[in-house]
Amino acid sequence: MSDKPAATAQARNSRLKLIALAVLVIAMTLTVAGSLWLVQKKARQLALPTLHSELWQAYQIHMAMDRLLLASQDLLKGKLVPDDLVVRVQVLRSLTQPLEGQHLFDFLPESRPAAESTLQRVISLSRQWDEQAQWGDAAATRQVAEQAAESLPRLQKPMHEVMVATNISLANELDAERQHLYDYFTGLGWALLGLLIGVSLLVLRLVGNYREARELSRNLTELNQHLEQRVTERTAELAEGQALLKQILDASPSDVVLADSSGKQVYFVNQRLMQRLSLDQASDFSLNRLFCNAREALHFREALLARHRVDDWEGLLAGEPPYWGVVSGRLLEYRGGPAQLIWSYDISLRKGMEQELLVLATTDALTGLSNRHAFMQRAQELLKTAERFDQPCTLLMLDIDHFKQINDTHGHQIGDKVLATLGGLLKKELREVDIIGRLGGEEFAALLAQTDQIDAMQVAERLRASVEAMPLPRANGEQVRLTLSIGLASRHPAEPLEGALGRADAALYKAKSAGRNRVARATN
Ligand SMILES: Nc1nc2c(ncn2[C@@H]2O[C@H](COP(=O)(O)OP(=O)(O)OP(=O)(O)O)[C@@H](O)[C@H]2O)c(=O)[nH]1
Repeated sequence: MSDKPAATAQARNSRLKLIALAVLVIAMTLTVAGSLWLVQKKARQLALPTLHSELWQAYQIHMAMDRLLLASQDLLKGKLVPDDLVVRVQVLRSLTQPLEGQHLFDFLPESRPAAESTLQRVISLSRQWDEQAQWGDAAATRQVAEQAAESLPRLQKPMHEVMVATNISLANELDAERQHLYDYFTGLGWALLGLLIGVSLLVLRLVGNYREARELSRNLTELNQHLEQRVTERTAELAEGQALLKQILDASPSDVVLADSSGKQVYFVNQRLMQRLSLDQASDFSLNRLFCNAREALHFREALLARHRVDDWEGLLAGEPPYWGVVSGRLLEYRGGPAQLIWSYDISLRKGMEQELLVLATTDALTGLSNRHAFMQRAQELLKTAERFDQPCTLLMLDIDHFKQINDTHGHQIGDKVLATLGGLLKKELREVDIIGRLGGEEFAALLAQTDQIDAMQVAERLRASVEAMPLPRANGEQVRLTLSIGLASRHPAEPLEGALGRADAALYKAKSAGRNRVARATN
């Protein structure tokens, strides 16, 4: 990863070099093209001597002057018609006219003013004669002949110098042109050399770039292969991990579900739960199918959405048969959206044991009635309800008469049977809403719900009579006899249970004192 900036800088460098070389090659190409154009232009100038026609014309002027002189002399002698002279004049004029304003001697090593002025004189005379000598105007032509015959002989020698100067100037100009051509050729050579170097460097750079690109491509291919291999390995590892995780979750004693937060899309339900709920496919799952109670499912869902986690929610879960389970949940992120992970496990065994323990802790083993502690708790709750709704409620204290004697006469085992039989009778005779307990030994208590003292007296009397008439096991050939004394106390407003117990106990004492096998009620 740390090579990435270096590689980027290298790529930028070689791109810049390539651009610089391309610019150099373009510049050199333009230079070569310019040089070629100049060389071609110069060569054409040299190849076409007519470009220097003014110099050649200077030569011809000399010849034309000679011919005009001869023609003038012939006209003056009458050997020539005037119009022929006009032709000669016009020929001379046609040669001098292009030289007007021209600098013929620019290439002389030193100036020759005499030659210059001779040429100007000839040009001026030829112009003047050309204007004078007209077709058909013999007189004017004759005048021109006279002037030419007089002027031209004097100009013949100076005109020779003009020719020499012209010759030198022409030779110099051609030399200069050749020198220029040579210079342009040299420039063209350098430009071509530069172009060659530029192209070579560009080609080298391109080859270098190609090699770098090939190297880079090879590296990339290797990297790609390596990555593909890693991806394949990782995919295999992940698939293996996923399969293992699924195996673990399927074998787990917990039920596991992963669904989106709305519960509409279910991603995973482990095998165990699928079987338990008899689901054909994971998408059939919903919280309503997990919980027996739809309201509980709703409350669990609300708690999970509000707190993002729910731990150890105990509830009755659906199954064949329904069972007690603990459900936990987490709101988490999955596939870019909120999801809920829910797992639960069976606690029916623990619940059963708890239930068993509760029964053991609250039940008297011999009679199956509430033990003292449980009786006190339930009696207190019933008293509270009675207090709240201002209902009557009466407490009975029941005690077997001369139970020591039963034990002593028939044995302890028979005594136990008697106690158990009495417990059964009390359960049978009293209502579900009444609370019955064995407070200890042969002493029992019952709290009669919504029963005033008068009704309670009747119930107590009925109990006493039932016990007296109760068929009891025979022992040692003798019929065991059993009677019951009962003390009765109705609830006083705001009186604690202990107060009522004390008053019922006092009433019981009264019944015992009065001869037993009877019911006595508390007087206060
Ligand atoms: N078989 C048996 N006897 C018990 C049990 N608990 C207490 N006892 C006996 O119950 C008897 C109670 O005797 P007492 O307190 O003298 O009372 P009583 O003989 O019934 O005399 P009164 O109550 O005055 O009529 C004792 O002998 C205890 O040993 C028990 O669980 N099983």
